[in-house]
Amino acid sequence: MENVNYENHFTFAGCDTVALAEEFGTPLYVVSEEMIRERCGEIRENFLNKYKNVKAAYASKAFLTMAMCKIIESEGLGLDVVSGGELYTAIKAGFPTENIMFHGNNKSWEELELAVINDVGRIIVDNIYELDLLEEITKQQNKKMKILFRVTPGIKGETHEYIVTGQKDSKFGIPLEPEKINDVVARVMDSENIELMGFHFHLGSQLFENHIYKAGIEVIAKLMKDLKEGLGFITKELNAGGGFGIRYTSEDHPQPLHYFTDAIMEAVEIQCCKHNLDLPTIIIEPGRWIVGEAGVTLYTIGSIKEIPNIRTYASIDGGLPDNPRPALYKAKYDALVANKMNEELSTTVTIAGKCCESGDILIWDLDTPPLEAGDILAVLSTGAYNFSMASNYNRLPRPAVVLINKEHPELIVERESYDHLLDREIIPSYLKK
Ligand SMILES: Cc1ncc(COP(=O)(O)O)c(C=O)c1O
Ligand SMILES: N[C@@H](CCCC[NH3+])C(=O)O
Repeated sequence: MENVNYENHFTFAGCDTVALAEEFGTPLYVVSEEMIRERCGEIRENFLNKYKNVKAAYASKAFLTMAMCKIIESEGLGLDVVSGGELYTAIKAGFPTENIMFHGNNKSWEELELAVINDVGRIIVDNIYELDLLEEITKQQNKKMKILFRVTPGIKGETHEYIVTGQKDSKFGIPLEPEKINDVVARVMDSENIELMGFHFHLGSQLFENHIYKAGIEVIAKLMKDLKEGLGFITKELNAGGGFGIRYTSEDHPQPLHYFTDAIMEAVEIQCCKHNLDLPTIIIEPGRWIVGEAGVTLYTIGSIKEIPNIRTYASIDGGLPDNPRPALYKAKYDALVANKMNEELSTTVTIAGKCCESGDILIWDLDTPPLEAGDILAVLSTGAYNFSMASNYNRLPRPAVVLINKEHPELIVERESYDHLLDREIIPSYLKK
């Protein structure tokens, strides 16, 4: 079997995961640089080099560290950030700010100011409140910023209800009611400090269907036509968001990138031809698709509780704080017992986290070899939205992150210590006695 070495250990990106667990401790996020670069290569081959006038950015909310910024920069992709913290990380990593797109539905004055001062390439303006702030900041800073408006196309993707974003009833984006959108476009056309380049929509995350992207393009093309005819506004850029789904378990049937991008490009051509519009620059911004399958998390099995005729719980040394997705979205994961790859999957266990929460179950009914304390569990496809969504609930220190490049593991985020947990705390002097 592939990914198994002579010691019958699970290997990931060419490294023995049991040895990684020993060297770096558990829980441990392990990320393969080669797998990330392969996905970036696929974006170049099937999108950037295949079509004219296209761009791609990595949605950094999926997984962001300074090392990741360096990888994305060297792959020639832009970066989508969604907060001052993500922007700051990118700036500190030296990411070229002209290739950064700044998203978010409630950007603060400080966040926008940071973006303006650092000449971020595009601000994706979500609402009128933000536009007002940006007008003031750009005037104060004497800068001209390029923006896209995020609009809500009124299309609902088929995914968990917490990660759909394109439907009418969404907190994101400017509704596509003709008067509202006309007013706001007319307003920025007159602005000295803001240049509207076009529009952005994002339909949701972990999507497997391309027809909704086509439907989104259809809606935006109609908007482009109306704005051209009504206001003489020419849309130069159209950002179709991210959302391309990946494989977590055998229930997922992900599509190759070109399944989405070819559909998007075909729809753009058809719609622009139909409405007699020039082709805008098309931008995509996948996050999960680039990094999700490039990560695994290693845990050590501790207590095992067998409830006869009901179920067996095997508890790990992490759980909800390092992976909240099962609790939040009922997300399903697959896992392997890394030190027993040659053994038959003769038993079924439920993998429980160590949090004081009954809902802290990582995987229900996983087939495994007979388990014992000390076994190493490797949970697959944890590269996206695990490290980035981790918390310190129950005061569990967050795991370290190891990046593997050419079979060489390198620590890129240290494990949190108990002292880190106390870093920001102050005991008021009157309580110190
Ligand atoms: C605006 C925007 N762009 C891109 C993404 C990336 O999504 P995904 O990781 O599903 O590709 C998201 C998250 O869903 C988003 O909100
Ligand atoms: N955090 C979500 C994805 C959100 C995407 C951002 N809009 C997940 O883990 O699936």
